[in-house]
Amino acid sequence: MASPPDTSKTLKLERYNSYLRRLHSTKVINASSKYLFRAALLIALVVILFFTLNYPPFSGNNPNHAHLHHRNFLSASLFTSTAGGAAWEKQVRHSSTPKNPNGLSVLVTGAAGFVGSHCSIALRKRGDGVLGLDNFNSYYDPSLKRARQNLLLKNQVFIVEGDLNDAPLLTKLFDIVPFTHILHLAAQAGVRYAMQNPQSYVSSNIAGFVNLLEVAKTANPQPAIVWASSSSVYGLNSKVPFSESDRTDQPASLYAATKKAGEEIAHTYNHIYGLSLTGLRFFTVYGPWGRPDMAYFFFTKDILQGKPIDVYQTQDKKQVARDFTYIDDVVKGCLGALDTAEKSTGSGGKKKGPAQLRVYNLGNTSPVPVARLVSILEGLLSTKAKKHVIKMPRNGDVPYTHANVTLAFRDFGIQTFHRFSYWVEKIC
Ligand SMILES: O=C(O)[C@H]1O[C@H](OP(=O)(O)OP(=O)(O)OC[C@H]2O[C@@H](n3ccc(=O)[nH]c3=O)[C@H](O)[C@@H]2O)[C@H](O)[C@@H](O)[C@@H]1O
Repeated sequence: MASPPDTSKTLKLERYNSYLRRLHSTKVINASSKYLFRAALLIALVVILFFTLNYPPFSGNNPNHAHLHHRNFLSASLFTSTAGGAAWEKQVRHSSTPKNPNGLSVLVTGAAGFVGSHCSIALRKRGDGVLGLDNFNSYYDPSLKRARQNLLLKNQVFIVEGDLNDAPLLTKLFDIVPFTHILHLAAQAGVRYAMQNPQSYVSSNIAGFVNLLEVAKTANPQPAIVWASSSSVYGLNSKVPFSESDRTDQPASLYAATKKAGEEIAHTYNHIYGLSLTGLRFFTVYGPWGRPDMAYFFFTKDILQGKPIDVYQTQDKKQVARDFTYIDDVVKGCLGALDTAEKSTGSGGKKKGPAQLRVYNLGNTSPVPVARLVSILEGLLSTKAKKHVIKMPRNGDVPYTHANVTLAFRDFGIQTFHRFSYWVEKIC
């Protein structure tokens, strides 16, 4: 994805920017994939720092603070035209039409989100038609979503502003466009926030998903659907690495429970209506244009501002770890799932035969302790963190995640994922 606007607000940023410029000027970026990756990660850091320094205070524990400081630096009128009008329909059609004659026509829900924006651009770049849908809610600062929307517009992806629960809107979109696929990424994310606002998880992750499936089942042709589940469905599973066949009946958070419910709901719609459904269990995705409610993002901001950070330990004082997964690898997985999805078999709300039903892990397969993440950030920022090491509160977190990705590699033809340690060794 393209770099965001001006990032030169501090000495540290200038250092990274000048490093990037040096890399560009000496054409090191093109020299090898090693340096390409390194540059991408530096850009990632610069983007994180840009938003860290330029966005309103955000507490990982209080995501709702974001909307108190809501600041739309881009006028909404730049992006929206009246839903249902001729100009609007033209934009919807244009955006959804593949440039490649064999391309897909994909409705991407959550297109202004972190994973949604990356996938939309990747699909459009290879010639697929992409229409975005996003409700621009204020779980975190919507101006970040507007900035991603701006980037998508530059890549000829139009985002319809609307909610998953708006059945007439979804029906209208399917009346206008015979989508071949839905990439369903819209969701209420965040594990810990579920204790503060449980209903938002039910509304987006359950009611919204069912609404989308109801519309998809009656569409003619029925689209194939790829959607975002989560590593959190493994909950208190202690068998590592986590495999798709492991038990997922012990969710530790309401968030996880709604994603698990989504997997069961997918089974039902596949069984009754012949919808082709593929669930992808994402493992703590990180990278440029990432979510400010995630630990790597608000740790960075707090370290730079000299504020203390909570570093969790397990109840028996062991390290908490996550299988942090780089965004490009998740995009690879999403596109692989779309490309290998078989057609739905039903039509007009009636099943005509058995349809594909799949679930895959998309994780890095090398868990990193949170304490290690913090020391990496300290190195990159040349600033010592004020670490407050505490026992993980009982608020939905799990002690560790670790993906077995054999199935995704086999079925999507993936050779390798970026190793977290790789970029650490190269940059630090
Ligand atoms: O992969 C997933 O299933 C989930 O990954 C993330 O959830 P999480 O892994 O909890 O990511 P972060 O909130 O960024 O936390 C990363 C690590 O930092 C730890 N942490 C978090 C917050 C904090 O103050 N201190 C702290 O040590 C967490 O326990 C966790 O081990 C996303 O937020 C979820 O939406 C997603 O579904």
